[in-house]
Amino acid sequence: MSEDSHMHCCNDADDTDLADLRERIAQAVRDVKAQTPLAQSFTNFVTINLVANAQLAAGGTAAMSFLPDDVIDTASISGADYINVGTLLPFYKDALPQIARAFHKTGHKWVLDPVAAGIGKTRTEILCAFRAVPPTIVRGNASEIIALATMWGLISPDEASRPAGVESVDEVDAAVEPARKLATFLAQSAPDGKAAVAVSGKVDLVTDGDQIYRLTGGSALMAKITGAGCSLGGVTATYLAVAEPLVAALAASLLYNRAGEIAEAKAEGPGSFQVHLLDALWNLTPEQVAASDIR
Ligand SMILES: Nc1ncnc2c1ncn2[C@@H]1O[C@H](COP(=O)(O)OP(=O)(O)O)[C@@H](O)[C@H]1O
Ligand SMILES: Cc1ncsc1CCOP(=O)(O)O
Ligand SMILES: [Mg+2]
Repeated sequence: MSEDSHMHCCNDADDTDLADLRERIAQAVRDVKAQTPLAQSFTNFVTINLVANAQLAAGGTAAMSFLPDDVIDTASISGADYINVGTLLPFYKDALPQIARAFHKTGHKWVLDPVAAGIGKTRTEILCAFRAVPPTIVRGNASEIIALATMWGLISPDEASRPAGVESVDEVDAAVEPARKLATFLAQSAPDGKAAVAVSGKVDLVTDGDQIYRLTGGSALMAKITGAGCSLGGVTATYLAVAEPLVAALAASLLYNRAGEIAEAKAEGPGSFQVHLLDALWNLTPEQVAASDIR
């Protein structure tokens, strides 16, 4: 086979895979709009309202809770859960590992947003406890993904950077290997062997441990409102309620990028940007989301 025909062959296979992936992304967006799935959240106090509103705008429903018995009971009617460690209270140190153990026992799917990973003894203890009972998807910025992969012993500390609060100090490309290793680790623990990691930034990266996808677009204004990342995590859980992890992570990240672009074109600043972002999450069609640039 000539080099040219070989390349042509591979491109055909890639095109078929990508077309199939786009159809599954469109179906996830459609299913959320049709089924209004509940994704329950245990999330920070700063952005809790935006998380719920974004889940509703994407077509799902929201329920926020913090008490282990309530969270565990509600999980039986929730398609997937979302845990975000942005703000902490003393009781979380026991409550969050207890909740994660219950999810693990029943095979309940959940998304972790390791906000500010690497900062503070309590947050580190909680995140380390999740290693034995891991989530289905981890979604965070590059610094958080690198910090989590380091504390779980998946990359060596010299590959890591310093923790940076809730904002990233790392480029998404610095998180490629940490994200891939994290996704492989999550998949090994998943009942069906399926998991994903989503790294957000100027360009987003999504991986199932095997394939790596880069998603362009969005808006710099997303970093000028609080909760773009948290609400993306919540919407990822909404999609996880109806789709497999890779498809859920891709669908949510693509929806956010397209919504960010539409909101930026209409906004006069961060305040109106947030309003337009919610409207765009609501108005985008499955076909628009699935037609996005995927590399
Ligand atoms: N500079 C940027 N340009 C375009 N989109 C961005 C930019 N920064 C963040 N985003 C988008 O904002 C959303 C939240 O990402 P990010 O700000 O990295 O999360 P976090 O708030 O957790 O740090 C994602 O959809 C991401 O693609
Ligand atoms: C400001 C802040 N402080 C603790 S949690 C939080 C929100 C972080 O939101 P995001 O990660 O979506 O920017
Ligand atoms: Mg964040």
